[in-house]
This record gives sequence, C-alpha cells and structure tokens, in this order.
Amino acid sequence: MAPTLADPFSDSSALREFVINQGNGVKGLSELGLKALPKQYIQPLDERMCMTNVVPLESIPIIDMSNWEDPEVAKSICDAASKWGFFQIVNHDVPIEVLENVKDATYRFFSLPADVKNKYSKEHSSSNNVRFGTSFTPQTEKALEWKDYLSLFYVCEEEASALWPSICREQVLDYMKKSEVVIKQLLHVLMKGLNVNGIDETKESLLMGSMRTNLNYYPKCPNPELTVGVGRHSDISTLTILLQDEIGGLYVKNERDNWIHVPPIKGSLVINVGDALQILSNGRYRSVEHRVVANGSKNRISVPIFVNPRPGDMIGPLPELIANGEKPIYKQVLYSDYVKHFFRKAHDGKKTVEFAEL
Ligand SMILES: O=C(O)CCC(=O)C(=O)O
Ligand SMILES: [Fe+2]
Repeated sequence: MAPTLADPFSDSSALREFVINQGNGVKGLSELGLKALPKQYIQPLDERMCMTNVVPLESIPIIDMSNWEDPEVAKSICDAASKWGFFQIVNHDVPIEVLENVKDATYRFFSLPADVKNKYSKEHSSSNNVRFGTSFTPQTEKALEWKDYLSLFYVCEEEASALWPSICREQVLDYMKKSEVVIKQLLHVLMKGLNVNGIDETKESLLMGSMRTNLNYYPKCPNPELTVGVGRHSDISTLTILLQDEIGGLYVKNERDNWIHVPPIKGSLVINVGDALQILSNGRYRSVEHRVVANGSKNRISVPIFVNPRPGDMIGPLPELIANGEKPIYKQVLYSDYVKHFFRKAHDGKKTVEFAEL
C-alpha cells in the first residue's frame, strides 16, 4: 500500500520498504505524484549535471556500418574507440522491428504490477542471472539513483526459457541474437586496428564470451536537477551496445572533461568501449565516463547489451601487444573479481579500472 503522509519518506526505512522491499521502484515513487524529490535521491552538488560543463555543438562520431570492411570505415571505428570511447552506428544489420520490439517489451515489463516484478528482485529471484532492481547498489550508495532495471545474464536458451520473464523474453533474445553480427564486425575491426588479425575461438570467448542485457527505466522525476538517472561511470564490458529511445539524456565526457549529449537517432545503436577492452588493448581503446540525467516531464528507457569476457577469464593486455614490445600498463585480473569490485561500491567515474593498474 502507498504511504499517505505529506512527506511519506522522511524516514529512510519507509522509503526502502516501498521502493525496494515491495518492488515499487522509482517508477512507483514517480506515480505517487510526489511534489518534491525524496531526500535520499538528492545527489551532492558535484555529482549533479551542470549545464555550464556541457558543450552543445560537439558530437560523438556517427559511423555508417554498411561498408564496415572499407579501410576508411575501419579506421573511423578504431579512431572513435581511441579518442572518444563512444560512437553511434547506423545502417547496421539489426532490423528496426527488433529494436522497436525490445523497447515495447521493456515498457510491458515495467507496466507489470510491483508484486510480479518483485519476483525477480535480489530477495526473491531464483537465480542471480535474473535481477529486477533499482538505483545501482542501494546498499552502498550515499545518494540513490533515479532508475529501475531488469538485468538478464545470458547462459543458454533453456535457462532463459525457464527463468526470464515471459513478457519480454523472446524480444530480448532476438535483440541479442541479431546484434551478434555487428558485435563481431566491430570486434574484428578493433582487433585488426591492434594488429591482432583473425579472432580464434579462445579470443572470441575472451572478447564476447558472456552477455548481459539490461532493461533500464527512468521514470519522470520531480526536481530532476537534484538527482541523476545514472551517476558517472565507465562500463566494465568489452563493448556495450546501447539502444535508447527518443527522449535523450545520456552524456559522455570528452577529452577536455566537458560533457557531450548523445542525441537519439532513430534506428541507431550507441557503441561504447568498456574497461575490459581498455585493459585488453593496453589502454589503446578507452572506456569513457558517461551519465544519464533525470527527466522532469517524460519517462525514458534504454536497453544496453554488455558484451563481456566470461567470469572465469583472466583479462590483461593481449599477448600480441606485449610481443610487439609494448610495456603492459595493466596486470592480469580474474574478470569475476573485476566485476565484484565494480558492484561493491557506488558509481565513481573511472575508478574501477585502477583495480587492474600495475
Ligand atoms: O541509459 C543510458 O543511456 C545509459 C545507461 C548506462 O550507462 C548503463 O546502463 O551502463
Ligand atoms: Fe554505462
């Protein structure tokens, strides 16, 4: 039941009960029509988006994938991954219907009643591979983030059939499957750019041996300027493939520490380098800080696929780079340890990668 007091959430345990334990999420808070943001979501001043640090005219590269093997296109992909760590792709092979279907499926999942979504919460889910949650790590964050999510770690079709919510399962599986072609094209080009030619089975497994898809829901927010949708972070993936809707709100840091908006382009996918690829490439490709603002008038969704090494893989600079005489700047770390380190703390910009520095 929704609390009815004027400031129902002055007590943090009441907020946790409603948002986390009962599974209402921030979507539930948003739908209460609160006039003011609960204090638990108020971010410190330096974590809020300050529009004076936004460069309006700059833009991350937009790359046409129809001729992805053309040396010019390949160079623009490698340059974007080194300089920006972020780019958008158009004319990739993922059909527009697949993208529209997974967005519809995201709305369908979040429209389910709280008690149904809550079956997939940390408390109730029968598997760690399926997780409905809110904020990032509410147990360790001083200020919460204005976001709900469903996270689906892919093991196999059978497990997905048994465990993933049926309301979005087929659409997420299709989105992952259809994205594999462009993921392989990008990794092929990026490896070639490091003089690593041909991706054998072991390397393919290291680069894309596991995948996680998140359905992110950022509800409309009272006082969006006081909070964040997602705080400053870099992803821990090798690559992230991100589908966003038409609302906007994702910002990326440029080389001069200013923030650049990633404008929604219908049918495009946003690609970003994650920490694992930064480490494997010995720093040649860069994972870059990004964040999502909250929106005062509209709900927003996004659907990232995190393309990862397998949890049991050791990641470190690729042997081909070291054989060429490069000095390693990262040590070998067990990927699952890296992941644990990321989830042990609140979002903290680019700090996670220090875990692997020599
Ligand atoms: O919602 C977005 O646009 C980005 C989300 C994000 O950065 C993430 O899930 O890691
Ligand atoms: Fe991210």
